[in-house]
Amino acid sequence: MHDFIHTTHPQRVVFGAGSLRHLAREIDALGAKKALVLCTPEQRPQAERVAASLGAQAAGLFDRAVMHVPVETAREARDLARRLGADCAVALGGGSTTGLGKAIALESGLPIVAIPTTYAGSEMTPIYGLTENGLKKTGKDPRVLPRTVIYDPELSRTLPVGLSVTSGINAIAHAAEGLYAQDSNPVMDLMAEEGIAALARALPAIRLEPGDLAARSDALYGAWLCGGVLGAVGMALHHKLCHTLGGSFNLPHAEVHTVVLPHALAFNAQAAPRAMARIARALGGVSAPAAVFALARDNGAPVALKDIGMRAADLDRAADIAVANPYWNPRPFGPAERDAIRALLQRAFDGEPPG
Ligand SMILES: NC(=O)c1ccc[n+]([C@@H]2O[C@H](COP(=O)([O-])OP(=O)(O)OC[C@H]3O[C@@H](n4cnc5c(N)ncnc54)[C@H](O)[C@@H]3O)[C@@H](O)[C@H]2O)c1
Ligand SMILES: O=C(O)CCC(=O)CC(=O)O
Repeated sequence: MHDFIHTTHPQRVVFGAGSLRHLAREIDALGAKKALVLCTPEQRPQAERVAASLGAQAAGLFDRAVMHVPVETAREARDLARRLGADCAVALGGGSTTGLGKAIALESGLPIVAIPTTYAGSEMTPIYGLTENGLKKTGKDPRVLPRTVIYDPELSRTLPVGLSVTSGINAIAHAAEGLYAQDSNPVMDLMAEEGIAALARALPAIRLEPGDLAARSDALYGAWLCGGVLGAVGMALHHKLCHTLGGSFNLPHAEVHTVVLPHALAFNAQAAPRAMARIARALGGVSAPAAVFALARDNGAPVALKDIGMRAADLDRAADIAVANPYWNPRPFGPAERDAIRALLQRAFDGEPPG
């Protein structure tokens, strides 16, 4: 029997190879005249081309987006937008750049056009993250939801294979936790399963041929679906562990998701058998945790926290932080489960298959 509440976010999505050419039209459709283009330093050449294509519609370029959005960077970008008279922001890049756009929108209300070039999914969510004095806080606000999202798979062809695989598994993590979320609903479940299946098809093909446009399109389609799930329902143990490891120990975002997901799923397997069956089906495997582990390992992604910058000496503190303010999870993980979480982290640290 169905019993749910679902809020649909007001957002326009333009999807397709070459759809970047619609950017000027989409800025017009927002009623905006001058866009501040945002990017990371690495993506400046790509962002310059986008700004050039906008001509007089471009107010300027800010190229200092970095992971986890330091408040100082957000302030600088917001000040620049004001000085240039920008009335919208174009965020070209992954979750870090979208996150910077969100930080600008949070205080200024400036509409964002997001052009995602990774599979992180931030463009589909009203979730923002900001880092101040080394502490990352996250929140939800409808103002930060990008008003328009342009998904152009051509732009993700340059995403290195390693980051393509880990970012794809970051997306799968949103859908996997969505399938056992307490506030999920049948439509989110369909999106989640389809999103996981699309990414599971696409990632091995991208590893073989990074420029494969059909595979890039499939991966971005999966990322869109998985991002939609992240934006609509609550996340659980896996995201809590990744926020702890990323926020307090500065581990790289997509990689940490990739390493932790099989272990978080194993921890939850008995408490969420239907979700596990759907995840396994989408991945074409028998067991959800083992299938995620194999997807990572077989496509050259890291499977051990020790290989992505975690120190053994920090595992105890990570377990303490993770259980101190637990998220809802199908299997509770408060202070009473601290030893089980510590054991999970040890397996993830060593790169063992999920227990
Ligand atoms: N708020 C949310 O809903 C949400 C969701 C997911 C992630 N995030 C946040 O996003 C951040 C991580 O985002 P990410 O994993 O996308 O990484 P990222 O945005 O930091 O990008 C990683 C690197 O890849 C480069 N890159 C991106 N696309 C490229 C392309 N097509 N070609 C070549 N290089 C490219 C970037 O310039 C950067 O150097 C974290 O801070 C995370 O917390 C937020
Ligand atoms: O760090 C944020 O902005 C929130 C990230 C989030 O909830 C999704 C993720 O961890 O991939």
